[in-house]
This record gives sequence, structure tokens and C-alpha cells, in this order.
Amino acid sequence: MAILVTGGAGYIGSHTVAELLEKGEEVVVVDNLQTGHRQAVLGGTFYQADIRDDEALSKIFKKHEIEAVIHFAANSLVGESVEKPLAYYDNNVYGSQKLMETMIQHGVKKIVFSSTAAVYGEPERVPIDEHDRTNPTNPYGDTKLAMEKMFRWGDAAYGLKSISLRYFNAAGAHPDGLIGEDHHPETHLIPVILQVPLGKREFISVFGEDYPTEDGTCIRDYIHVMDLANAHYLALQRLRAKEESGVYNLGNGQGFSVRQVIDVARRVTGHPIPDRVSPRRPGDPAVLVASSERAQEELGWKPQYADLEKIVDSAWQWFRRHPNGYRG
Ligand SMILES: NC(=O)c1ccc[n+]([C@@H]2O[C@H](COP(=O)([O-])OP(=O)(O)OC[C@H]3O[C@@H](n4cnc5c(N)ncnc54)[C@H](O)[C@@H]3O)[C@@H](O)[C@H]2O)c1
Ligand SMILES: O=c1ccn([C@@H]2O[C@H](COP(=O)(O)OP(=O)(O)O[C@H]3O[C@H](CO)[C@@H](O)[C@H](O)[C@H]3O)[C@@H](O)[C@H]2O)c(=O)[nH]1
Repeated sequence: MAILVTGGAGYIGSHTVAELLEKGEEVVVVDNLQTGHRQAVLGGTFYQADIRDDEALSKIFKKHEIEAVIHFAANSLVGESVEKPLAYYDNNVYGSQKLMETMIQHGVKKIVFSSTAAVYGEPERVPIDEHDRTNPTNPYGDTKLAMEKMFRWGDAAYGLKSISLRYFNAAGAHPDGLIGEDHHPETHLIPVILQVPLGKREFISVFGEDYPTEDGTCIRDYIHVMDLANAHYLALQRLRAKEESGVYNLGNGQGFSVRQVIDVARRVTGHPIPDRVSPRRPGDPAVLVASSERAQEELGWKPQYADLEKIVDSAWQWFRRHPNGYRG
């Protein structure tokens, strides 16, 4: 039986496909390539299709015997979601609804899906654990919370078991150098910083220096993409063993400010990386740091690349070899 991966040509999806293939799983990928890359899919069967197209989805579910779904396909940028909220509800909420309907029609009852730290909004305390209040400060986080609720009700009504993985900030690349991050335009902090030593931009903009943090810049918890990929495999194993829904944070439990990340990148690349302060980006919470104790205890998850220097170096190795991403 196969694992259907939606968004498997994207950044985190392609690394998870690589992990699943390495574990000997049969993989079917569905991706509309709106931000993904065909070359990023290292194996399995690939379909270029949109998850909102239920006819196309149904054909794929008929053709393959699908055991479980790992669902990454989404719009996922905090800033963009504030400007275009409806595109986020359409792809993330309606898209997940269509996917769930197709799963139910075909008797598929297991799903692992991407949620986010953005469901918490401004946390009441850090590190954040899964019991803490969810109160998103941007439409993106709100759509992911709506997805979580939809799958929870889907369990109650149809016995569809889901594991929601609330990742914090993904970064880094596969150690074999074949796949990595490639977004157009790139907006994520670590790759944007690395565009400076690559000669693609002159300086890094620091979005806001007046947050209630030690140096005034936002704090995030950075997590290596291979550690995320492994967590998806472990979540799948948990669903196979327990058939029980759950929610897990995935982060390293350590927060780094924008300025600290820039300093690490300066050390890793040996480049001065000039910076300039610009206004806050709407929708950004000041601090997001995870407690991932539950994932460690219940999934047996243990991050292998917890050190920020290793994460930035891993991203740097990819960008040095592929300054234009999959285009060379
Ligand atoms: N990157 C992060 O730091 C981060 C953190 C938390 C959560 N997430 C979540 O993880 C998931 C993957 O994020 P990513 O950074 O790899 O993003 P990405 O944009 O690289 O990957 C998303 C993939 O989904 C595909 N896709 C989008 N809409 C689709 C649709 N309607 N039908 C079929 N395919 C579709 C895209 O083409 C792309 O290949 C997203 O759900 C995102 O919200 C990401
Ligand atoms: O050029 C830049 C880019 C970003 N930032 C700041 O860096 C931090 C991290 O930003 P970014 O890398 O864009 O990530 P987030 O906005 O934190 O969102 C990411 O991390 C979330 C989980 O925390 C995920 O849900 C999202 O999908 C993913 O894009 C934020 O404070 C930004 O304001 C800058 O100062 N300058």
C-alpha cells in the first residue's frame, strides 16, 4: 500500500518523500507545482494535480491503494496571508475539506498534516506546549487552526485519525545535497540572509527592532527540515500502531532572535552580511519557542540537527552548490 503525499514537491514535502523512500515506503505525490519543483521529488509516482480538484484526486485514490496521507499542500506565508486572506482559506481550508471528502469516500482513515506554530499567536508563556491557548495573529495561522478543528470533527464523525504537526521554523537541506529550499520569491529569514553572501542582495532587512525581546527583534525556534521529515515518518508509525489522533509541536526548544540568526550566518559564511532595520511585518508574533516534549515522549522523536550553526551551515551548503535552486 502507498502513502499519498500532497505538496511532496515542496520544501518540507520533498525532504519527507526522501525519508519515506529511504524507509522503504511506496510513495505517491500530488502537487500542483504552484511553489514546488518536479525535480525535488526523488522517487515514487508523481501527479501534477490540485487537491481542490476532487475528480483528479479520486482518480488517484482509485488507481493506487492508499494506506495513509501526509498532507503538506498549502499556502504558507505569514505576510502574504495578511494581504490575501481569501487565497489562504481557499487553498488551506477548502483544499483540506476536498481531500478529507475524498479520503472518506475511499475508506482512507489516516492522515498526518502540517500545522504550524502560527496557531498560537502571541503565546502566554514560552516554551509553548500543546495545551496552551491558540489565538492566531494572522490569517495563515487561522486557516491551519481551522484545518486542525476540521480533522478533529472528522475523527468524531467518520473515525478518520489525524496527527497534526505544529512545526516551528523549518530550515536546512538534505545532507546528500540533492534537495533543499527553493522558493520564488524567497521570504524565509535564513535563505534570505544567505542571499547576501551569495551576491544576490546587498543587505538583510530586519523587520522591526521594537519588539519586547532582549535585542528588540523577533525570536523563533529553528528546526532542521530532516528532523521534520523524520517526525512525519514517526507520526505515520504511531497512527499505524495506535489509531489515535494527536497534536504535536516540533521545535528545538531554543529561541533565536533575528539578530542572533544573522550573527550565526556571519560566522558560518565568513561574510560580513550588512543589515538594515525596516518596519515590522504585519502578523508577526514577537516570540515563538516550542516545547516538543510530547513528540519526544510519544513519537520517540529526537532531533539530530538541533544546533543552529549546523542548521544554517546545512542551508549554506545547499545554496552554495545551487545558487539558483533547482534551476542550477
Ligand atoms: N516552512 C516552514 O517553516 C513551515 C513551518 C510550519 C508549517 N509549515 C507548513 O508545512 C507545509 C509545507 O511548507 P513548505 O515550506 O514546504 O512550503 P512549499 O510551498 O515549499 O510546499 C508546499 C507544496 O504544496 C504544493 N501545493 C500548494 N497548494 C497545492 C494544491 N492546492 N494542490 C496541490 N499542491 C499544492 C506546492 O506546489 C508546494 O510544492 C505547509 O503546509 C506549511 O504551511 C511550513
Ligand atoms: O527578510 C526577512 C525575513 C524575515 N524576517 C523576520 O524573521 C522572522 C522569521 O520569519 P520567516 O522566516 O518569514 O518565518 P515566519 O514568519 O516565522 O514563518 C515561518 O514559520 C512559521 C512557524 O513559526 C510557519 O508556520 C510559516 O509557514 C513559516 O513561513 C520573523 O520575525 C520575520 O519578521 C526578517 O526580519 N527579515
